[in-house]
Amino acid sequence: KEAQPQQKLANVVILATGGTIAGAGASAANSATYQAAKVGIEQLIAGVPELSQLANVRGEQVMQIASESITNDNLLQLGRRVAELADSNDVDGIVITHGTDTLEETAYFLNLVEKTDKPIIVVGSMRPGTAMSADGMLNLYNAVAVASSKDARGKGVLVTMNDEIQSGRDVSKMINIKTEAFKSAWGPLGMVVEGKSYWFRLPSKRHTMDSEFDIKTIESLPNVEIAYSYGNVSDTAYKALAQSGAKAIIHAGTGNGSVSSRVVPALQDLRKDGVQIIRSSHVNAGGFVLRNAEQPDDKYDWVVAHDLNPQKARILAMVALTKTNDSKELQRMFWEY
Ligand SMILES: NC(=O)CC[C@H](N)C(=O)O
Repeated sequence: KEAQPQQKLANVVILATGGTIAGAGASAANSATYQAAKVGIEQLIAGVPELSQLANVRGEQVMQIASESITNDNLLQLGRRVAELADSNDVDGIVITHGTDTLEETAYFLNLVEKTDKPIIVVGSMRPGTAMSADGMLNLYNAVAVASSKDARGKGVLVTMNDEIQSGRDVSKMINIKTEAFKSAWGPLGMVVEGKSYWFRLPSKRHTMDSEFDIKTIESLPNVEIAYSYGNVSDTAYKALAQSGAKAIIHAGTGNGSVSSRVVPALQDLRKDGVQIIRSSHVNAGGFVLRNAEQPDDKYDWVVAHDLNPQKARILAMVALTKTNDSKELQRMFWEY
């Protein structure tokens, strides 16, 4: 009998940053009470021996933190390492293990600034590896499966959680106690089952190769802050954020990104002082903010974030402001990305 030709395995690098996927609890019953960012990348890889059937996997510990503590400098550091690896001929795909709290921000940031069509997959877990029914093992296995597949190329930065393949642009953490935590208002791009990807749709917003932003030309990120809105809101937070040097303020608005009459005058003044005002919505299942709906954006020279939630709007605003401070250009970018 003739020997079957051995199929060459893809080379996948796992960049570890911490989070619950690297978490550890006191007992197997601790699914919610544990410490994040405890387990090193070599131990994570050793915990899923099946990875070696999918790819030649190697790991790097880029940082070891809970993702709520990620800074802009951390984002730049990670982004630069991803770009170096993506440029390397012996790397076919990159996986980033990450805490889930700001996973959607990092995924969107990389989606905007990495000039590569190689798969970049961001993955986390909702339960630490020490817990019963821990989800990190399968999420990581799925991430490596997608990162090593040719059909994941050119689809932008992806997130594999709960068997779904999500667009890093669209996906958001919607609940903090279920393994089914990550959702997109526009649906997942595909499913990954037993190491095989099944695709259903493609992202239509600009990303990676088609993006005008490039991590290699970004030296630092400007200060962009978010102010949350609710009934009886005051303008104190908006003014304080501007005072402390914010170049843009993301209005995490109610409903359609509406702005309280108690806040409108302050935002008009801040815009006159040069601060960019970007209206988004904090509704849970996905906002949809349109220009001149609720507020006269043309008249006030404000920008709308459209379907980007406040934390994703902050990411795009920071990246966009490295190129322009023109509100019309910013608005174009908010439609295109
Ligand atoms: N499920 C998680 O990853 C949350 C743990 C931690 N807060 C983090 O984001 O890193």
